[in-house]
Amino acid sequence: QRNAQQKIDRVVGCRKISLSDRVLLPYTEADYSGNFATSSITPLGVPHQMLADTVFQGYFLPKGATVVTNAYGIHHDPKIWGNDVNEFRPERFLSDDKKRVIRHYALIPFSVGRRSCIGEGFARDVIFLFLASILQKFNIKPDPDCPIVDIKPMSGVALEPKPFNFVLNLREKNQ
Ligand code: HEM
Repeated sequence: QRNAQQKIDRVVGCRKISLSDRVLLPYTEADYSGNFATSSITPLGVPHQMLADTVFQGYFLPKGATVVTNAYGIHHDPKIWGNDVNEFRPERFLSDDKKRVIRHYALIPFSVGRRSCIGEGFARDVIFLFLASILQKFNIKPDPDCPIVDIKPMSGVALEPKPFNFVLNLREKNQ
């Protein structure tokens, strides 16, 4: 939160945030990339059907078989992400100099290939504007009356957290 806010203060100041700021605000994008990975809001892809017999990485997939991407499994695989896979660590998605966002090959919240999510660009734009605008104006803190948030998701087609409270404080300049 702090890193993203410092960058927003420097690059945007008080004016309204626009999509052209995205490339200049890598921490904000890295934050929601980290969220995509740890939360895996769409844990499974849409079922697809094999058009032909195929051998993929040693597995035989017969024509007509239904295949479903397990994005949750990929996003929580320690062989890909290391042993701290369940930790929210947005720096994974930043270059060493912290100036660029890295699109990690295994971060696939919108799936990949010809039938990947058609709304990806729109969704990324909206999430960026929403998150950056909130961080610009507010500090986000846990609710002091109920500070422990159970982040284990409720299962469903899309994963969502159990209801929780948080506090938004209007930011004073540079705080
Ligand atoms: C955070 C937001 C979103 C996530 C994580 C998401 C994720 C996904 C995933 C995983 C798929 C399955 C891709 C596959 O079958 O391999 C999908 C498909 C699709 N999504 Fe999204 N989506 C999001 C937002 C949107 C929005 C905003 C729209 C429309 C404006 C949209 C429209 C579609 C459509 C039409 C498909 C089917 C594409 C096809 O079968 O060719 N999605 N999405």
